[in-house]
Amino acid sequence: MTTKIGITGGIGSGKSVVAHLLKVMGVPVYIADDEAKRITSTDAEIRQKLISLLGEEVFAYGVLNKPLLAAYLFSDPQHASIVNGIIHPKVKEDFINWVSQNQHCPFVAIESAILIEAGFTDAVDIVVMVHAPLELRLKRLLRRDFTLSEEQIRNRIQSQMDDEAKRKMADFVIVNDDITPVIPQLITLMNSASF
Ligand SMILES: CC(C)(COP(=O)(O)OP(=O)(O)OC[C@H]1O[C@@H](n2cnc3c(N)ncnc32)[C@H](O)[C@@H]1O)[C@@H](O)C(=O)NCCC(=O)NCCS
Ligand SMILES: Nc1ncnc2c1ncn2[C@@H]1O[C@H](COP(=O)(O)OP(=O)(O)OP(=O)(O)O)[C@@H](O)[C@H]1O
Repeated sequence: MTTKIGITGGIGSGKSVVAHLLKVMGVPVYIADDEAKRITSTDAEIRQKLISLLGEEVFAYGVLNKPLLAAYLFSDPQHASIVNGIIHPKVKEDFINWVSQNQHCPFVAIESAILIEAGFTDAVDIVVMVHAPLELRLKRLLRRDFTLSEEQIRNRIQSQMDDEAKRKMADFVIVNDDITPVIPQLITLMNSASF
């Protein structure tokens, strides 16, 4: 049986790094952000619902107007939940289908900043939270995303569930604080998660 690992954590916590390491260890990983973007730009129902919510300009010349969607989404946690309610049911459907194509693998994983908020916990066997201190996340993001200001990053952090609430829902926490080695934690995870 395939064990489905859900990797979550706030923006800048290091989910992508953990997802990358799992891939190197041979685990197929579904990157929800990439797939959500693909589905958002191709699914007619999502397109229609976003247009009803934000107007025609949300798809300027057929292409998603990212600054407009981001300005709405990250200005209020309620807005994030409205947009996620439009996009993520389809992503979940797509993920379930992807899992069925990877049944032969002992482990599969999904990486999503909003795994819990978007209702994916019942689609995975184990929820893994990647944790990093807030100030370190800010420092990493200011270094990674030259286009984002500190205020924009803080707005994004606020649009996501906070770490203490996430921790309560998590079965396993990976500490990615630039001090604790990550690979041994992943090995412990995989040893404890195989059913
Ligand atoms: C909102 C958009 C246009 C912003 O684009 P932009 O290039 O400025 O940022 P980018 O895509 O690099 O996102 C950076 C980070 O923001 C956070 N984030 C993105 N979308 C969301 C969301 N819907 N809810 C909460 N946080 C989000 C994530 O931590 C993400 O890694 C873009 O992220 C998007 O199309 N989001 C919809 C897809 C989605 O829901 N992805 C995140 C969930 S897995
Ligand atoms: N252990 C680490 N050591 C050094 N740099 C790290 C470490 N973990 C993450 N980083 C760096 O911090 C930045 C943020 O990490 P990453 O992109 O994995 O975060 P994320 O949780 O996936 O964020 P997002 O929600 O935006 O996708 C990246 O530039 C990454 O290379």
